[in-house]
Amino acid sequence: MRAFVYSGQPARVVFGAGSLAHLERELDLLGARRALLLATPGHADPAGDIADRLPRRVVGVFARAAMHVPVEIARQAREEARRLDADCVIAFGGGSTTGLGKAIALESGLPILAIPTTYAGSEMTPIYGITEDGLKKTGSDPRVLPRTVIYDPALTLTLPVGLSVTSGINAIAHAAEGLYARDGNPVMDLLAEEGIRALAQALPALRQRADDLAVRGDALYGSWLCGTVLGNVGMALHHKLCHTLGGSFELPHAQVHTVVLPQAMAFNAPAAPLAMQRIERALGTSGRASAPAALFDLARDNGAPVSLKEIGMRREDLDRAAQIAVGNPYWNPRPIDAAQRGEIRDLLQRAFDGVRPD
Ligand SMILES: NC(=O)C1=CN([C@@H]2O[C@H](COP(=O)(O)OP(=O)(O)OC[C@H]3O[C@@H](n4cnc5c(N)ncnc54)[C@H](O)[C@@H]3O)[C@@H](O)[C@H]2O)C=CC1
Ligand SMILES: O=C(O)/C=C\C(=O)CC(=O)O
Repeated sequence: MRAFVYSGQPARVVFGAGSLAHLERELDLLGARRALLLATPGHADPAGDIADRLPRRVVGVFARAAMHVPVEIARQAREEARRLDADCVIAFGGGSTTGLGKAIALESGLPILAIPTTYAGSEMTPIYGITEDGLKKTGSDPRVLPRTVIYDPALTLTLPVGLSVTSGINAIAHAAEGLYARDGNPVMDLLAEEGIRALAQALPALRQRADDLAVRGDALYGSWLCGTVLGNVGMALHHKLCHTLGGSFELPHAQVHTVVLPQAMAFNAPAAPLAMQRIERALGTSGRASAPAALFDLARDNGAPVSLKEIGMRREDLDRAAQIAVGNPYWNPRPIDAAQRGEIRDLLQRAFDGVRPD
């Protein structure tokens, strides 16, 4: 057994179909009397339904959350929390909504109760991001880690199948990079492998039966485990590339993860053979398909995009993307520096074209 450090992240998890019914109890346990409910504009109606059920506990709904937390939206939401004298924020939605809750908590210290409705995993991390002048700044702070998370698969029934698949692969990406993290540990390895297994089985089933609560539950369970890995260990080249492509070229978050993951895994495979074996085992393809190829197949066979050109990347931006990605790189099992710009450019070209790795 290798040496490691493990720090548990404190969060209370309430899991199960119908668990939204426990919202009032969970607010009580947090000592929260005046909650501000956050959502995206597209989710304003179900957010309003939740607020209507608890009129004395939910004092306002702010349904303006947006991808990557634009600083102006964060400012408006913080102001609304102050105006209403809120003592808690409820983040109802995907990573964009949880991210807005984190922007409020970072400044005010208000507790977050998260109700995730995608598989992005932000509810399990102390990582926050805020975007100003086109630049997303991220950081880590224990104040932004949600204190309670209600995972109710019934709330994910409306998540479109296409986004369900790409969001699920976004979650798998956290676990895949966690398996070769420099600060990894055996507990996170277990969660990562189980999270990948749960999602790899749920996504094809979900495509056939998107309204099956048991399948939705399996996917949400996998996303919880993968999000926990993201919150506990460092990410590497794959996440750096996705942050570059999402942040500087405005490509959609979950879809970028889906396209880049097989290519990033192929790049790192020679430096992380054990992680690749574990990914193959979790995907159930040991001896049949390599981890990078199996991840490509998981996307392609479930109708997800496999090329950057399909999701809006311009060929002429590939050079600049490679340059940004090798500047200030994250730690990676296969070291990256300016000398590897050509190889990263090649990786991006394969991602652009949607080439299946071996
Ligand atoms: N800080 C962290 O640890 C993490 C942050 N993120 C951030 O989260 C953002 C992406 O989050 P995502 O969840 O991928 O997307 P999102 O939160 O932007 O949601 C995507 C779309 O799906 C809709 N939606 C969400 N749940 C739905 C449901 N159940 N039914 C119908 N529609 C639904 C939303 O209204 C939105 O239009 C990015 O900004 C990313 O950087 C993502 C993962 C981890
Ligand atoms: O950019 C952030 O807000 C922080 C982390 C992530 O988005 C993780 C991811 O790339 O899915």
